[in-house]
Formats: sequence, structure tokens, C-alpha cells
Amino acid sequence: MAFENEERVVLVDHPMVQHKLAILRDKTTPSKQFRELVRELAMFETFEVTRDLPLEEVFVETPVAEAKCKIVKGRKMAIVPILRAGLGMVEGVLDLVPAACVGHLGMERDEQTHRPREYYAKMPKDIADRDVLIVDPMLATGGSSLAAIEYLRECGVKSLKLMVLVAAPEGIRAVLDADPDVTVYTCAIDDGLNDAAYIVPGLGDAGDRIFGTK
Ligand SMILES: O=P(O)(O)OC[C@H]1O[C@H](OP(=O)(O)OP(=O)(O)O)[C@H](O)[C@@H]1O
Ligand SMILES: O=c1cc[nH]c(=O)[nH]1
Ligand SMILES: [Mg+2]
Repeated sequence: MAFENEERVVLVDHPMVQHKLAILRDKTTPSKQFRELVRELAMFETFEVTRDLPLEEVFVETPVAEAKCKIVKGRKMAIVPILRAGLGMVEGVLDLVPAACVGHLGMERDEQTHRPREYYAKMPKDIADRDVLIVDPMLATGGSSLAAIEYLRECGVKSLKLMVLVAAPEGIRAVLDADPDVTVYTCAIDDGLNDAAYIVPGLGDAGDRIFGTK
């Protein structure tokens, strides 16, 4: 990795993650399997995202004796998928963090300008007090993620992480440069972008592959 602020980039490259990502990238993988893989990868990645959760000590009576244990300290978390493709990751995060609530942010890239257009937003009322995890499989130019980060900062969110499956270096740089606190989690950092601002080699259009719209 060669980024300024690279301490804010976490590459989740566990062998099982790399294996599943290889199948995800394959253009012959059908939508059903693609959806399952996006969900599974999101769950694996959430292990890393939640690594820094604070713990508290508790005592538990086992059938044999008292055990000194640790449990996760109650924190309020919100998952914010960038629609549509981010929806595919929500269940995977909820598999690990079932108490999280979900805010939705609709964002669509213009095919000519590659700029995002926001078309929907519905957040939990107390979003400013929650640890927020933005999810989207693809971080290409960074425009959509940046718009989501700006929106959430304006809502008063202080604790913010971005979790993607595949990132272009351009998108990572854009996000790190624009926000001084956000951390980016990704399963892969690809070579770059093509003329249509698609990630190369990437996996194509994640939304279309999840929902079978092409
Ligand atoms: O980093 P960027 O250059 O902004 O590109 C990435 C965005 O593009 C895709 O969404 P898309 O606009 O295709 O919408 P969709 O999820 O409805 O397919 C993807 O899911 C990201 O949100
Ligand atoms: O490669 C890309 C870029 C943007 N959006 C996608 O779904 N894929
Ligand atoms: Mg799309």
C-alpha cells in the first residue's frame, strides 16, 4: 500500500476472503451465488471492523465454577448501505451485529459524468450518537462514498467507518483526503479505473449483478 494516511486503510485479505472474492469477480458467477458471496464477505469483513469494540469484564457461572469473562460493552451502531448495491451487504453485517439499526442512502452515478446523485435518505433519529458503518461493495472514483460521508457528517455523526469489497486507489485517496477521521475497510485494492470509471479488474456493476438487472 502506498497511501498517505494509510493507517486509516484496512485490507481484509484473509485466505477465505480472497477465495470468495475470486468467485465473486468471475463473470460467469450467477446472481444467486453473487448475492450469497456479497453477504458472506460483508460478514467476514465485519469481524475486522468490530475488532476495536470495547469490552467489559463480567462473571459467569459455568456448571463447574465462576469464570471471569468479557462481553462487548453496549455501543449503538448503525449500518448505512449506499443503495442499491450496498443493500447486498446489510444482512452480512447484521449476522454479526444483530442489534444495529439501518439507515438508507440512495445514490446513483451518472453514466456520463460519473458523479453521484442522491435520491433517497432515511436515517435513524439518533444517528449522530451512533457508530456508523457505511457499506457499499464498490469504491471507484470515491464520489458516492464521499457524498455519503459528507451527508452523515452534516447529520452530526462523529464515529464513521466505510466498508467496501473492492476499491480503486483513486477512491481510497479521495476518501482519505476529504475526511480526516474515516477508516476504510476493503477486501482488495485493484489497479485503477477505466474510461467509464469502472474498477479494473473489479467485478463489473455490483448493483446489476446483485439484482440481476443486466
Ligand atoms: O466510487 P464511485 O465512482 O462513486 O462508484 C461507486 C458507486 O457506483 C455503484 O453504484 P451505482 O451508481 O452503479 O448504483 P447502483 O448501486 O444502483 O447500481 C457502486 O455501488 C457505488 O455506489
Ligand atoms: O467498477 C464499478 C464502478 C462503479 N460501480 C460498480 O458497480 N462497479
Ligand atoms: Mg450500479
